[in-house]
Order: sequence, then C-alpha cells, then structure tokens
Amino acid sequence: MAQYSRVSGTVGLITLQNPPVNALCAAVRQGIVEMLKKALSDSKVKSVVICGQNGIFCGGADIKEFGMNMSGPPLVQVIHAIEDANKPMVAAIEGVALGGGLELALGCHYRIAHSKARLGLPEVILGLLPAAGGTQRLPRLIGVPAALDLITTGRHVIAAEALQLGIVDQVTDHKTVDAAVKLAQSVAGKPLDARRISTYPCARPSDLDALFEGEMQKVRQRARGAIAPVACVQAVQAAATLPYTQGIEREKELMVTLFTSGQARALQYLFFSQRAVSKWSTPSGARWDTSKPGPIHKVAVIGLGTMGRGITVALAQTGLSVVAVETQEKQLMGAKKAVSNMLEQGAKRRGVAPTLDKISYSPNIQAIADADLVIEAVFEDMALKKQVFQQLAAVCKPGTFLCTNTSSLDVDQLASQTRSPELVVGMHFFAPAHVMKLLEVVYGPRTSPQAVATAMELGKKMGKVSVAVGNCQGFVGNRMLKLYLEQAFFLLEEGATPELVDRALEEFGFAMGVFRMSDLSGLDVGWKVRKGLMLGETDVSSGQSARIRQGCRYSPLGDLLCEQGRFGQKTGQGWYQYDKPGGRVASSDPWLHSFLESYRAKHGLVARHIDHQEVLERCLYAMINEGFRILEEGIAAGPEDIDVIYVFGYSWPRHRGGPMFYADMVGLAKVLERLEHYQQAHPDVPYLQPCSLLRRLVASGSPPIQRWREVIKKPHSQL
Ligand SMILES: CCCCCCCCCCCCC/C=C/C(=O)SCCNC(=O)CCNC(=O)[C@H](O)C(C)(C)COP(=O)(O)OP(=O)(O)OC[C@H]1O[C@@H](n2cnc3c(N)ncnc32)[C@H](O)[C@@H]1OP(=O)(O)O
Repeated sequence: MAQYSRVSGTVGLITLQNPPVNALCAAVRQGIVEMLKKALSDSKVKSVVICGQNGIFCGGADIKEFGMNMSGPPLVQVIHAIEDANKPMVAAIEGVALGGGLELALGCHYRIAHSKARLGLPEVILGLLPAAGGTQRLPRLIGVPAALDLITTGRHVIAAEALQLGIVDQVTDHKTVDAAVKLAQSVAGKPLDARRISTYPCARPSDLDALFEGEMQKVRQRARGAIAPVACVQAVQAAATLPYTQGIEREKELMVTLFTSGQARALQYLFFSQRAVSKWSTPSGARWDTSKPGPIHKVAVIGLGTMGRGITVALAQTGLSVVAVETQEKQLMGAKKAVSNMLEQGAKRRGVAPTLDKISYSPNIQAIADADLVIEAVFEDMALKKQVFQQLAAVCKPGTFLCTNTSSLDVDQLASQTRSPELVVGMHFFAPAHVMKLLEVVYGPRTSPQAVATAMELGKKMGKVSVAVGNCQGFVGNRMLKLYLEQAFFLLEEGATPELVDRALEEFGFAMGVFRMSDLSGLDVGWKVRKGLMLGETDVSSGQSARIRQGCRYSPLGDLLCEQGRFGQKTGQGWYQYDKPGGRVASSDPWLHSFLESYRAKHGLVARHIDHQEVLERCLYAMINEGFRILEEGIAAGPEDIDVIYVFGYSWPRHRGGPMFYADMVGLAKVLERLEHYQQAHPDVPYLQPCSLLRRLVASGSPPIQRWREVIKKPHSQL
C-alpha cells in the first residue's frame, strides 16, 4: 500500500499505492508510517519524496472507511510524524491532492506540483471538515481569508493558483517525481524549523471578529441548514485565535460532531450515488459495462428556443461539431446571437477561447443529413414532435441516434414515427441546459442498449450527471414533482398561504419554496402541460366540480391565476407580487390572500391551521411514495438514481441526500404511518395510498437504503 525505494543515491521515495486514487485507507497510513521509519533510519538518505502511483498523488481519506470502524494509525498522527521528520520531506503532487491528500502534503516541508494538478480541501462537500490538521495548517500557510474560501467551498485550485496562493513552492511541466527528487536534493541538510507549518504564527487581519462574523453570515445563508460549512468557519477561527495544539483539539471536537451527523451520511451517500448512476442498468439486463456507445463526431439540434440554445452551447463547449436548425429565420438569427453570447461569456469565465466556429446554423432540416446524433428540442407538443421525428427519419443517414428533449411525453410514440425505433432515446435536459448538471436519459421499450450508452456517454462529455430512466409520463423527476406541486395547491385550499408553505420548505433546505419557484419558472409552463393532459379546463358539460378531474381531487388554483394573466415574475404577479414585470423580489400580495379566501368560500372550504410539519409531510411524502412506485415499476434502477435526479435537477438540499435517502432517515415505518393517515383524511387523492414496495420494505424490517434493491422485485421490461 506504500512502497519505499532509494533514488539518485540519497533520496528516499515513498509511493502511495491504492488504486484508483491512492485513498488513505488504514493499510496506506500504516504503510506510510513504516516506510517513513525506513527512510529516516537509512543513513544514505538525506531527504525524502512522497508521491502517488499512476500519476495521482492522493484523493484523500478513504471515504468508504467512514462508515466502518476505523483502524490503523490516525491520519493526524501520520502527518505529525512527517512534519516532525529530521530530513526534508517533499510532496510530489500529480493528478490530485485532495482532502487528506493535501493535508498530507501540508505536513511535508516542501511541495511541488505538476501544472495540471488540482488541489483542494473538499471535505465540506462530504459533510466534514479537513480534520487532519488542514483547518490549522492552511490558514497559517496562506492566510485566513484564502483558507476560509477553500475550506468552506471545497473548491479545487489548479497548480498555478496553488502557487500564487503559496500552497505549493514550485510548479513543473515535466515529470513531477523527477523534479521533486531534484528539489529534495537541493534542500538536503538545510534547517527545517522554518518549514514546519504547524509552528507558523497565523497572520491575524486587524478586523478578525468582523471577518469571521461576515463569513459566518455568508456560509449560513449559502448553506441553508448544512452544518459542515459552519463548523469549517469555527475551525479556522480556532486557527486564528488559539495555539496550534489547542486548535487541533478544537478541529477534532468539531469533526466528531460532523462525523456522526446524518448530514455527513447523506452527503457521503450522495458522493457514491453520483458515481453509481453512471453504472446504469435496465430491467431487461442491458448494462453500462456490456453496451458500447456509438461514435459521435457531429450532433444536430432541432429547435432553438430556450432549451435548444442551451443544449447547443453545452455541445459546442465539448468541442463537438454542432448543426443548429431553426426553421423560423428571425428565431434563427436571435438564437445565433444568444448562443454566441453565452459561449463568449462561458469562455471568458473559464479563461479559454470561445468555440463559436464549432456551430453551423441553418433554417433547413436537410443540413443535419450527416449528423451522428440529433437532439430534437422543439415546442412540447406531441403532434409537432411526431412530425419532426418523421422528418428526421427521412433526412438522417442510417444509424443516426435520434434523441428528444421532451420533459414528459412518451418517447415510444416518437420512436414509432421512425424506421429504427431502437435508435430513439430521450435526453431530458434541465433549464438552463448549459448550466444545470442533470440529464435524464430515457429509454423506451425498443431503445437499444447502444443508444442508451451513447446518450449517457454524450452526457458525460457535456459534464452532466446522467441518469438512465424508463419511459413513463414525466419520467422520474417531473412525475414526482407533479404530486409535490399538487399537494402544495391542496394546502392552499385547506388554509395555508404561499408564504407559509414556502417558509416550511425553505427551512427544510430548499433554495426556494414551491410557490417562489413556480413564479420564477412561470406559471404558464405547468398550465400548458395541464391543458395538454386535459386537466386545465373545467368539464362544464359533464357538470363536474372544478375541483374534481378524471375522478380525483384537483386544484384549479394555478389555472385560475393564469386565466388572470398572472404568470409569475415575468408578468410581475403570480403567487407573490413583484415591483415590475421581470422583478425578482417577491412580496406578499394582499390580492392573492383575498382571492384564496373567496375561492374557499365559493367551494365551501373552511380554512384550518396548517403547520410546517404537515407541509413537509404532505409535499415530501407524497413525492417519496411516488418514488417507491417508480422503483417498483423499474423506471429507476435504484433509490440512488432518484436521489441524484432530485439533488442535481430539482435543487433538493444536498445535505438531506435526496427524497429516498430522506425517507430512510425519517424511518420507513413513520413515512408509511403518515401516508396512511393522510390517505384516510384525503380519500379523493389516490396517490396518497402507500405504495406496496414501501409496505414490503417496512415488513422486511426497514433495511437501510443500500439494501432496498434486494427487496425490489425485478419488474418485466421489453428492452
Ligand atoms: C465517533 C467517531 C469520531 C471520528 C473522528 C474523526 C476521525 C476521522 C478523521 C479523519 C480525518 C480525515 C480528514 C480527511 C478527510 C478526507 O480526505 S475526505 C475525502 C476528501 N477527498 C475527496 O473528497 C475526493 C473525492 N474524490 C474525487 O473528487 C474524485 O474521485 C477524484 C479524486 C477527483 C477522481 O475523479 P475521477 O477521475 O472522475 O474518478 P471517480 O469516478 O470520481 O473516482 C474513481 C473511483 O474512486 C473512488 N474514490 C474517489 N475518491 C475516493 C476516496 N477519497 N475514498 C474512497 N474512494 C474514492 C470513487 O468512488 C470511484 O469508485 P468506483 O465508482 O467504485 O470506481
């Protein structure tokens, strides 16, 4: 797990060996201790280099170990032993030095990094803090403000920035280990006292209290209930105000609290889930490791509205050739300008050249004839999309993958318009498509494994977190969202206000409550969808109540607002009011409150007191219950897929892991009991009936989420 050799006669070389990222598991830590002893006791060795095998220094502590009983020498002590060494220790950083990996390097007396290396302390993203001395050494090395930035955000820096900040002493474009050996030779025999970071005083800015107060406010606002960023600030504050040994004690104390918290469990679950979803499988047995993606060099985008423009930008940024087609000339010109602007802005931010020349624009669909893959992004209308797919089938070369960006329509119906339904697959991007990380890859019953693999691979190239899901109304994300929104509407009917519902959800950790979010995305979007599903208009002829559609409870509140022209922020009025159309700051709207009162009076509804707990249970458990149905039907392969979709596509608070993880945390029996309660109270809402998978899981003793797949029966599939 760590190897020792002597190179160039006088340099001891310790190589970390734990593929794929040389994580610091117990055996590696033990190995470092033993190899260090060897190097320090070898009289020929004058200085020591630590490196990692396969071009990666170290990806940090072994996250898998966090869920187990920890054994082996503690990392803090390993790093102290390195720092205390009486021969110069040099870290040779290639690939990454992250978390415990960077802390290990900070224990060394010198650090040299390859120009392409990335360094950082991303523990906060895992619900932790850099507890192997990172919160105490980094501020001593680079100052409090810069350390606070890196530790509270977990962002990675590339070698050039690390050099500028003072984290590394040298950057090289050549072989890092060779350069490190040279450096080690040059510093052999030099005094080390001034190189031990733990002995440095921590530079204290004059306005220290104000600095920490401001930082605390900033992270609390950004973190929305996450405890790790707050603990990170407290730990750095200890570095700035206490001697090193006391600071280390404080670091440990804060880490113990985080380490045993549900938030750390949630965030570490999310880390592994994000990686697990790339190893997709379908109910028919198609898998990521047996399905080869097709070669993609040229991609076409059809329809340059908001979604098409974002997709074009995201594709061009990968370096692929893109043909962007929009039949309306005026729209085409507008799109070209908008796409170029987005590319230029993105390139400026990333310090690279914009890839404008990767895109050709055309009003003519014939221009896509030689594309390897086409993404249709026209208006969300089945008839129109069918027409486009017929055209694609006629124009494209054989073997072209045909993808649709529909957010809820039946992918199989579109596949039926072509001669090769096996090449048709959904690629559901989220707005803005060049920014949002999530991509739902939707396979229909006839989609080939190769088409799924190709869409997943393209998503990866575009930097997306891609999740393969089955074909059903709304797929995974929007299918669950529908119930969340509906419950929020019902709560308004029963006596809640948009402010109350939003406050409950925002305190839970959502950046925006459901009504604020609807105002932002536009109330007319959902209205159009409901109209498409024949839900948005009262069936007067059949004499049905406005509050019952297709035999179930329905709330027309959203439709009524749209009928008044209240589409949200864009019209200056929605569930809230804004100072002007396009205004951003929501304020309570007396009109809306009296509208709700008269609505209730008209329908004989008596407002009752609704508390935050009920808001959370009604909105979240309804959607979780649908999540269980999705699992039972095999639409999602596992709970991780649903949770990744919700965190990356629907701003579910990360520190709560995702809706299915949250259900696990709350306790499945409790979720079941509350659903039974609400189902009895609202028999006209059939989806509150607890899903049989949830009942089976509870009957099986509520196994932890990692074992749910054992209980989920394999459903049938035609893929
Ligand atoms: C009562 C109890 C009290 C306890 C008190 C506290 C005790 C504990 C004290 C310990 C103090 C330690 C302080 C330090 C903490 C840490 O270091 S936490 C870890 C910090 N590091 C990270 O967050 C890095 C995570 N990894 C990545 O960002 C990326 O993986 C990468 C390194 C940048 C590589 O990316 P890429 O090439 O895209 O590959 P991936 O697909 O992401 O990963 C490949 C496989 O490697 C696995 N993996 C990656 N990192 C780790 C890791 N640190 N530990 C374990 N495993 C890791 C990853 O899961 C992939 O696995 P597979 O999917 O199985 O292939």
